[in-house]
Amino acid sequence: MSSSDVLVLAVPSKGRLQENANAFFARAGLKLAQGSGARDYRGRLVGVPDVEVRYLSASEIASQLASGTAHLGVTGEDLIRETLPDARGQVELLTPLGFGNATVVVAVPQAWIDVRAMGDLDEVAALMRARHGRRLRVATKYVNLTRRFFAEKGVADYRIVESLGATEGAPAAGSAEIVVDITTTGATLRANALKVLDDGIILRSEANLVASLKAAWGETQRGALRAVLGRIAAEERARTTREVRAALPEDGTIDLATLAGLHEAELPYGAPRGPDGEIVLRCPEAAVFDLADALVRAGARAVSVRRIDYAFAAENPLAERLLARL
Ligand SMILES: Nc1ncnc2c1ncn2[C@@H]1O[C@H](COP(=O)(O)OP(=O)(O)OP(=O)(O)O)[C@@H](O)[C@H]1O
Ligand SMILES: O=P(O)(O)OC[C@H]1O[C@H](OP(=O)(O)OP(=O)(O)O)[C@H](O)[C@@H]1O
Repeated sequence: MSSSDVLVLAVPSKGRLQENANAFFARAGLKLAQGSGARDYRGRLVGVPDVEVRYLSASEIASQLASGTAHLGVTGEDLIRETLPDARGQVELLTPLGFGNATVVVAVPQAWIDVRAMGDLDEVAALMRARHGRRLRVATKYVNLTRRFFAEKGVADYRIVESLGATEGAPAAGSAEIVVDITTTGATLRANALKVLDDGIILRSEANLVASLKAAWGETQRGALRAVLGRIAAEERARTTREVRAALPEDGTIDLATLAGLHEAELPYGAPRGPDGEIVLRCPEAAVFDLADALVRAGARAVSVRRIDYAFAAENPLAERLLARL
């Protein structure tokens, strides 16, 4: 098979997203099989044909989705927004993954007591010019996110100092006055005596499953996409819902459709045919007790609730959403 005829799935090879990404695929029944060499950065998905797994850094994944070298990938939304000038037109964020949470923020020295909001930065910038004859310097690796955000906030008189690491140290080192960086616990900002501006939150980011709109989507890749996203959707549907089984009353008078509608429930296998059959519903986790109570009140003789591993369905909403855009 020529490698141009496969779906390329890019997964983080290192760093903080790697372990969680592997766990996410494993939950969806997608087992990654890495090539045999320790330095082999390609692999496959066990039991799912036409997929090539590529192990890359989170930032490389964003670039490959942008160029269309990769079809699907797991990476941080911050890297997508930073790397892709037109994220909407280039990729589809299929689903947030619940890990890799971090916030991109504008932070200034805590010693700047009167500086609390983005609007205060203009004044600081004017002072900088008057006193030191130069512009306010912002250290960051998020050059594009910073430019866009500062423009939205009407802050224009600044200069970006591109930083490749230890960004929060820039003010103390004297290479910039303020920073734009990612924070999770806030510990690094505190350790560097920096504070986040009140309206200085640029983006709340988490890892996402992302699809490239620029990649070559032939029939083979579309088939592989349906297989991969079908499993992911089945796991997500199962994780966020519960299966509720009830023994119908002898007289069979429960108005199931109304009851299901009231409790966000579905009847995945349809209504039972006989009067005293077993009925299977599925509802969001939070609706379980109300639904069970309602079934009992309506005469159900027994109700049981269980977690399920996978809930496959004829429709494949993740895949359909993407295919509609290709
Ligand atoms: N506390 C955090 N600090 C930095 N990144 C975080 C944090 N929490 C989650 N992330 C996510 O992890 C991504 C960075 O992951 P990682 O360091 O593995 O990638 P990378 O930028 O590709 O690595 P490299 O800088 O070596 O190329 C961030 O862009 C963000 O989406
Ligand atoms: O708010 P906190 O929980 O303190 O986390 C934020 C810090 O973590 C990351 O750096 P890391 O030390 O991982 O190194 P990196 O720059 O290589 O990502 C990030 O760049 C911040 O500096």
